[in-house]
Amino acid sequence: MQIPIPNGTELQWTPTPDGFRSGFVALIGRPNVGKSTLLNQLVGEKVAITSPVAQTTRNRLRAILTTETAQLVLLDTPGIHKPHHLLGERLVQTARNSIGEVDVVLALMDGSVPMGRGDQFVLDLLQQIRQPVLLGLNKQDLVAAQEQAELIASYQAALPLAPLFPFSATSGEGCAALVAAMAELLPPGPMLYPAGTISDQPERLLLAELIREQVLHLTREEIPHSVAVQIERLEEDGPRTAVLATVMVERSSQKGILIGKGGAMLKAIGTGARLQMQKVFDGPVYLELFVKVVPHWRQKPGRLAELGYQGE
Ligand SMILES: Nc1nc2c(ncn2[C@@H]2O[C@H](COP(=O)(O)OP(=O)(O)OP(=O)(O)O)[C@@H](O)[C@H]2O)c(=O)[nH]1
Repeated sequence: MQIPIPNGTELQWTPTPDGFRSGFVALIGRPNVGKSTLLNQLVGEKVAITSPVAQTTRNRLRAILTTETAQLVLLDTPGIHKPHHLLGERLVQTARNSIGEVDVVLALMDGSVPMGRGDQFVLDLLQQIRQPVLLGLNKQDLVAAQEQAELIASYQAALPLAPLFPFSATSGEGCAALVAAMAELLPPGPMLYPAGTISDQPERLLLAELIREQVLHLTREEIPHSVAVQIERLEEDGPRTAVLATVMVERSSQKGILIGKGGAMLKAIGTGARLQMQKVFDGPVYLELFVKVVPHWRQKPGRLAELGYQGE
C-alpha cells in the first residue's frame, strides 16, 4: 500500500522499539454510528468532522494513532448504505474498497438501538472478508445495563467469532480496551508515520470540511447533502490566515437558504467555521465565503474528482 506523507509534517523518525506492531484498520459501519467521533476521540484532536446528519463523511481519511507498542493507521470510511445517486455509489465503493487492503476491520454498530436490517447488511458483508474483525458497539452512554446486555447478546449471536467491545466514542469509556485489541491483531512492523502524526488529510481539505460541518449543523432537509466546499485561496496575511472558499449548491433556491435573511445564515456558517479554523492555526483567521450554484454537481464525475470524492 502506498503511504502518502502529510503536508507540512516534519519527518522525525523515532527508532522502532522491539516487538512494535503497525498496520491498517478500516472502520466500517452504517452512516451515523460514530466512526468520525471515535477517530477524534482516539487521536485526541479533531481530524474528522461529525454531525447528526447521516452520510457526513465523504472522503477516506487516515487518522494515525501511535501508542507505546503499536501504530494504528485508521481508515475512516463513508458509511455503508444503499446508494441513491452517483455520490452515494462512490461513497459505498470507497467503503468496500477499504476492506480489501487492511490488516484489521473494526465494524462499528450503534449499540444504543436494536439491530436492524441495515446492520444485517453490514454483518453479511463482514462474513465475506478474510481479515480479523472486531465488533464495536458504540454509544453505550445512552443505554441502561439491562438493554446493553440484550444488545450485546444479539450481536454476539449474529457474528459469534468476532470479539465484541462496548464503548462510548463521546465519553471515551471502553476505548482503551478497543485500541489494545486492535493493536494485538496487527503484524510486527515499524512506524509507518513519524510519531506525533495524527492525520494525512491535506490542510485545505480539513478547512473545507470545517465549513461543511457548519452547514450540516445549521441547515435542514435537502441542503446538507447538496453542498460541497472548495478552498479557493489560503494565505498567510501577517499574523492571521486568510481563507477564501466557495460553497457550492445545486439550485438557486438552496443558495437563498444558505445566504439567509440579510446574509444571516452565511454569517453564522462563517463564524462557526472561523472559530474552528482558529484552533487549527492557533491564531486569527479571516474567512470569506461565496455561494455558487453548480447544477447537479453530485452527478458529475469530473466535479466529484475535483472535490476529492474519488471512487478508487
Ligand atoms: N451519545 C453519543 N453520541 C454519539 C457517540 N458517538 C457518536 N455520537 C453522535 O452520533 C452522531 C454521528 O456521529 P459521527 O461520528 O458523525 O458518525 P459517522 O459514523 O462518522 O457518520 P457518517 O459520516 O455519516 O458515516 C453525532 O451526532 C455524534 O455526536 C457516543 O458514543 N455517544
